Amino acid sequence: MADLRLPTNPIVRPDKDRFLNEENPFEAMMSRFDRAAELLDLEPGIYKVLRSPEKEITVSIPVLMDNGEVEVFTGIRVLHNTSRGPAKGGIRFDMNVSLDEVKALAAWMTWKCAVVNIPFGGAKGGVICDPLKMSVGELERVTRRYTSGIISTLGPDSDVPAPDVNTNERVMAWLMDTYSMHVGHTVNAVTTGKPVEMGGSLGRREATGRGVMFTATQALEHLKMDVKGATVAVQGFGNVGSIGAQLLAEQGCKVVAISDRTGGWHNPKGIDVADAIAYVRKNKTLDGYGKGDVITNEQLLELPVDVLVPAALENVITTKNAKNIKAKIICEGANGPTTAAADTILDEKGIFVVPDILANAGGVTVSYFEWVQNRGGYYWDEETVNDRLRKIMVESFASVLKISQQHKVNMRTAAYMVAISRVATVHRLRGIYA
Ligand SMILES: NC(=O)C1=CN([C@@H]2O[C@H](COP(=O)(O)OP(=O)(O)OC[C@H]3O[C@@H](n4cnc5c(N)ncnc54)[C@H](OP(=O)(O)O)[C@@H]3O)[C@@H](O)[C@H]2O)C=CC1
Ligand SMILES: O=C(O)CCC(=O)C(=O)O
Repeated sequence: MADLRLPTNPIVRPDKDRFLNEENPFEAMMSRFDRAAELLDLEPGIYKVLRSPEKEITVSIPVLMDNGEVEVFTGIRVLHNTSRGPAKGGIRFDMNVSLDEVKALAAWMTWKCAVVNIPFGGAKGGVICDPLKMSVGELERVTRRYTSGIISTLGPDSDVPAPDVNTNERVMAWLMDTYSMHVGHTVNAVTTGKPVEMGGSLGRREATGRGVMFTATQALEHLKMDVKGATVAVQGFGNVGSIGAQLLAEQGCKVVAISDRTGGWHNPKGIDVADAIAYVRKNKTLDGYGKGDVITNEQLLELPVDVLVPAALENVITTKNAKNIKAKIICEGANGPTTAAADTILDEKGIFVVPDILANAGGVTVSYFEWVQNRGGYYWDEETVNDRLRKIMVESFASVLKISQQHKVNMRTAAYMVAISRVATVHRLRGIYA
């Protein structure tokens, strides 16, 4: 086949000093992107296309609160790249949501979908709010008004949201209902991570944690470490962390530490994860759990374990604590838990990192299965979903590992190389920069 690439010119990087702000997630994403782009000898035209999000939407969300006052929230949706298919990515409700964060998360979605080779582009959304302080009615009104605000981008062929931090199946049901009311008929493929009763896929709720389990066990096997008895510490005990911990325990790993926003618990003899999940279901948080020693989230990250799973928020492993990390493997359940500057320290320490865009791609993979089932109107059993997920995660781990060995780079750079080259190939074929 003819080489469709333009002649290469040196890539111009206007912002070489972007490490100045280590914790800016967009900068963190871009510096990994730059390194992989350089190794791939990416042509400048495509480099410029891929570093700029396609669309950024910011909307005001006026909402009547339960106390009778009107509050105005800010909502954001960013579409990073749609060359490979509809934009895909979750929506988070959090006080720390910012445009730079959503831009980074949207780009990570582009790379994530490409790493596991599913036909989606990348997007992300967020509303700046504190859902823990809001009633169910207030959350529903925020969700519906946010959906109306970004309605022009939404659609099964254009932009398909999903749950992320502090959003869940119920939020996706409201979003789907609001969109369907706007277009005049039921469109369940407009979002994924819905309740199973209204077109959600079996296995989606567990999919991200299941993907973490598959990639962590692949990493253990690659390093010739026993899965049975491998010690695991998990930061974050929400959807990804609690299910990831439970599935790793089912494989025979010993989960010795867990945490949430209220702090953590350490028990060298092993924590009964099912019991901790039941506690959180009843009490909302791990506060007062009591089956082990109290530790802070910071201490949890520095425990001498075989596998560390950060599964809460960004920027928890930085230049400040990377040198103290003792885990042999870090399997990134969260998006962006490690800053770009910390990567170098982890490399020097010989820690094997399964990067976020690979480790947590199980969720979007089963979201893809959900979208396929919605559009086909034919639903799969849970075993089929989980088998197909396992195949994709194991194959994706192997293809990233192969590039990492061929190019003598770490798994993160290799994952970006796999992803960027897949997205770039489509741009070349489509001739977008012609
Ligand atoms: N859900 C999904 O399918 C996917 C999620 N991800 C990523 O995984 C991460 C977790 O998402 P998810 O599990 O869905 O979110 P959830 O909202 O279900 O859970 C988040 C967890 O993180 C904890 N947490 C929040 N803030 C802190 C903090 N400052 N220190 C320690 N723990 C904290 C929360 O504690 P508390 O309960 O006390 O608030 C909660 O246990 C995010 O980075 C998300 O983007 C990635 C791919 C897919
Ligand atoms: O399931 C999806 O569509 C996206 C989930 C998500 O937001 C993520 O992988 O970070």
